[in-house]
Amino acid sequence: MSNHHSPVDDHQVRISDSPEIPPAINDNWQARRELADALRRLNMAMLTADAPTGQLRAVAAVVHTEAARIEANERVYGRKALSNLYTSRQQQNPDLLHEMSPASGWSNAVAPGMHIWREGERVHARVTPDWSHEGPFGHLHGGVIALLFDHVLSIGQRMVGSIGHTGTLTIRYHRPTPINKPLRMVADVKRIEGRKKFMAAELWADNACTASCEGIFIASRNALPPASPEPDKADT
Ligand SMILES: CCCCCCCC/C=C\CCCCCCCC(=O)SCCNC(=O)CCNC(=O)[C@H](O)C(C)(C)COP(=O)(O)OP(=O)(O)OC[C@H]1O[C@@H](n2cnc3c(N)ncnc32)[C@H](O)[C@@H]1OP(=O)(O)O
Repeated sequence: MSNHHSPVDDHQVRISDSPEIPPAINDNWQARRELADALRRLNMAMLTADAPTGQLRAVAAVVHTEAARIEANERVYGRKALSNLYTSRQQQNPDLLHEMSPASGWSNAVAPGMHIWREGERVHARVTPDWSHEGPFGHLHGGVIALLFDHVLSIGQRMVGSIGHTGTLTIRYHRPTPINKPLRMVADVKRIEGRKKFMAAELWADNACTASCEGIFIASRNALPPASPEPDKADT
């Protein structure tokens, strides 16, 4: 991330206080979520259907044509550039990380669409990985589990300051994690030493903890104060 010393991005990362995914900030971002859902459906269809070759090629051609329509618009690469564009137009920024993250982004088709919220001194998350995240037969890929942990812990840092880089993640995989059912995560801050935040999280399926994680996150030298649990309108 070329802009990782900018405090702007940190300010825009808020932790929801609701277990429900908030509505999109406007119709354009609602439409992005709808397109991401459609793309996930297409991917799932391809992965799970015994489709004939000709049909697969025909759909690929249609998708390329439709992608070209969207590509013809002005291009804006990355959250920072998009944030700057909206600011220059005096438009409201959505929570770009929550919309675009590869781990949780509601508007990013490669993300499993996680929701993270705060309750007291912990963050919780809910996510339902599917066949597109399969590792061992019928179970969740361990690298996807690492992604989910990294993201939940990263966001959890906002309870006690700014988001720092992941320094070290240590994961213990206790038992295979199922796919196609809602998973729950919970994370908290264990202690802070200087710029280091020691975080921990668990991943739960039904009544079993399938994996647990400890993470050390290193705050920037010009770190920000803790986030308010209430969205701070002045930050948008
Ligand atoms: C800088 C802040 C920017 C934050 C991010 C931008 C915010 C944007 C907002 C929202 C976006 C959120 C998006 C979600 C992000 C998901 C998380 C990721 O994917 S992050 C990508 C994966 N991680 C990396 O690529 C790190 C690569 N490594 C580095 O950049 C450096 O090595 C870094 C920053 C980790 C440490 O560099 P040093 O120069 O700041 O650290 P030194 O001064 O050497 O050490 C400070 C203390 O930390 C310990 N330390 C250093 N590295 C450590 C490590 N890897 N593990 C554990 N401890 C470490 C040291 O021992 C030292 O401890 P002692 O003060 O002596 O007690």
